[in-house]
Amino acid sequence: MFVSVLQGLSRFLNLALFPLILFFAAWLLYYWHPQLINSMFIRLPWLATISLGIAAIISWLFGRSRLVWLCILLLAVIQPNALSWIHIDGFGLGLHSFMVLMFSWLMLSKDSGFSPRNLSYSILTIITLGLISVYLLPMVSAFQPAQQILLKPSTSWLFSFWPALSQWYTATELLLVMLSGILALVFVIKRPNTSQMTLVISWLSYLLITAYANATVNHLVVSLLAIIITYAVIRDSFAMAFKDELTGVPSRRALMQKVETLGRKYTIVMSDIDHFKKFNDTYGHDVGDEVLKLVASKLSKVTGGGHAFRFGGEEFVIVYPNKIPEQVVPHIEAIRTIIADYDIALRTQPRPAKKPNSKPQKAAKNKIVKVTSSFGVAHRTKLHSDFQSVMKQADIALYEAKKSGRNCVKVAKQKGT
Ligand SMILES: Nc1nc2c(ncn2[C@@H]2O[C@H](COP(=O)(O)OP(=O)(O)OP(=O)(O)O)[C@@H](O)[C@H]2O)c(=O)[nH]1
Repeated sequence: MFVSVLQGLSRFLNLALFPLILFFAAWLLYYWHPQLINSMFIRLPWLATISLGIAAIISWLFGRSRLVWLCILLLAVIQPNALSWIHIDGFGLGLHSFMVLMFSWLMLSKDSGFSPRNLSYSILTIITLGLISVYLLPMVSAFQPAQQILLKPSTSWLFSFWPALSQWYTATELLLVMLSGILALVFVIKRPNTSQMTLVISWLSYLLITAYANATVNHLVVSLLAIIITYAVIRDSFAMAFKDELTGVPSRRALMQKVETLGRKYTIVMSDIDHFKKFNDTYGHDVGDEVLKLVASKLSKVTGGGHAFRFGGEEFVIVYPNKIPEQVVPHIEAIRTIIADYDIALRTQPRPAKKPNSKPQKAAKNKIVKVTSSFGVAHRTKLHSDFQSVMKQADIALYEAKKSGRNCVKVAKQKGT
């Protein structure tokens, strides 16, 4: 549990690195040259709106409906007098709560697209959140027992710890902000992806700009958020195109791109998990998937300058630019041993026997199993000068490894240099 929280947070920080650098650079610029930023937004008053429009179109083209809604929300924040609306008593409570509820809904939901059905569902949700913010929450805030039992106990400690908060939030708003903060944290840990990172950063920025900012900072932050939204969409799409969805290692498409960069000297290693069909049949496809992920993660840490790719199924390819097989084999032997020695703890039950009369298999709960892999190595020569024929040689060597009893490394017998 603790480890997965740390992993989620570190992945989030990794994803948030570009936005954080961008914000830091903008803050430095604003700190040293506020007049530069001010005059930029005076001369180009539509800059933030145009950036948001571009971000919304890109998000829409790539099917990121949550980010399109986010752009629309941010568009509301940069409207003239938006900040003062948010602080108007009564109506202000409704608007602020609505924004916080909208951010929470976006963090909770998935990119469902804009089919007529999903669009109607989203509009209905937005109207419901609006009604809750404008009618229900003010009623709850005014209701004495709710104040005594819920609002005061949950927020008074924070108001006394940080008195300035009372200038920005009512008790109801603060409770909503706290709840959506917990939600943001949970989703950062559970779903650390770029869209989620963008939503959380936008939510934090919204809280900051509504508390502190003036119109210029407001426009600056929203323009930066538009850049971050565009970055998130492009980064996600790049990952989808070039990373294997199951294992997270670069995909076959990425391999083909890598091939373009290879010079005249390189070595290819083909790797295949041994008896994987039997493994799947015994423990089920889901457990097979977990094992694939594990093998992929080991292969991606191969030493000696190799780059691992998932070629398809249970086959992986490792590319060694500027290396000959003699330089590569010790590293492949090392990774082969690491995979073969790894104890895989199974937490699932084995599949029920296919034949009705056959003996039920023993429960595999907490059972330790092992998998092995075979490897075929080949390099570019004058005779095998194009990638496909080097792959063919590596495949022949892999077949030799399988024939020799598996869990071993074989180098192709290639003529010429
Ligand atoms: N769980 C899982 N299994 C996969 C995936 N892709 C391919 N496989 C399985 O991998 C198995 C490959 O089996 P075979 O090619 O017959 O080879 P093998 O059983 O590994 O035997 P050898 O290669 O001869 O050692 C098949 O059962 C496929 O269903 C995947 O993404 N997930």
